[in-house]
Amino acid sequence: MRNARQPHRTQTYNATVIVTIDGVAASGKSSVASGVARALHVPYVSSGLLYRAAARAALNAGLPLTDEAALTAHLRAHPLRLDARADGNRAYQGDTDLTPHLHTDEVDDAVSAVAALPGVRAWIDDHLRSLPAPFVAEGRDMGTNVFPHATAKFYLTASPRVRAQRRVNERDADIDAIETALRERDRRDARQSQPAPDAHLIDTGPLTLQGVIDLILQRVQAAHA
Ligand SMILES: Nc1ncnc2c1ncn2[C@@H]1O[C@H](COP(=O)(O)OP(=O)(O)O)[C@@H](O)[C@H]1O
Ligand SMILES: Nc1ccn([C@@H]2O[C@H](COP(=O)(O)OP(=O)(O)O)[C@@H](O)[C@H]2O)c(=O)n1
Repeated sequence: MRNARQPHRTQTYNATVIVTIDGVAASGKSSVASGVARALHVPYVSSGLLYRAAARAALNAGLPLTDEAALTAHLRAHPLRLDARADGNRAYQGDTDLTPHLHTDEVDDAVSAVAALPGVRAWIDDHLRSLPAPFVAEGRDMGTNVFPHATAKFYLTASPRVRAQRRVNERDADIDAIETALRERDRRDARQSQPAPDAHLIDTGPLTLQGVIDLILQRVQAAHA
């Protein structure tokens, strides 16, 4: 039997190929997207990092998180930029690298409010669509709204407990508090977090990280055959 990853070594992905990986909070999107992108030799694009950067920018500027006019004006005057590096995306505002300040409890709490503003979403959508394909894009609405024409679409889930357990391993916090915060963010993000009708749904709970990556690579290969 052929190794699941073998075909990708020789395959060339053309400039139209976009793979989307959406899902709920802490379902494994960035780790999986990074692994799939590495196997395909293309960059991955973390849309969530841009939303986190928008929230961080609002907090830094002291803007109310629900003031759409002020926030969109701020983004126009001080644009964000995503550097879709294969070894980990980075988000900048001007020359300032915001990346080290984006995975904090403060940003976790603020980001859904900022992401609910249509003006902010439009600004980020435009930025994402300006990035040159091929790439793997991960977030909430990559397969539904931003790249509806994607080559292959995936939607990751896992139970809140499993996701909280994974976050415990990354952040020094109580598992119950993490699970409560994840459930709350899922609730606030529900509007833009629906799976595309043509997305493959994957429950990552019973799978290893590499198992999820391999499953996606097999399906991308099939979609591209
Ligand atoms: N089967 C799995 N699928 C995806 N991620 C997993 C799996 N098992 C463990 N993880 C871990 O879960 C954590 C959360 O993944 P992450 O990529 O940050 O999720 P997201 O981008 O959805 O927030 C990471 O530390 C990742 O390595
Ligand atoms: N395409 C996207 C990606 C993220 N987001 C928002 O950005 C936040 C952070 O996204 P993320 O992907 O970094 O979050 P995690 O799932 O990694 O915790 C989410 O909670 C959403 O509010 C969004 O609205 N649309």
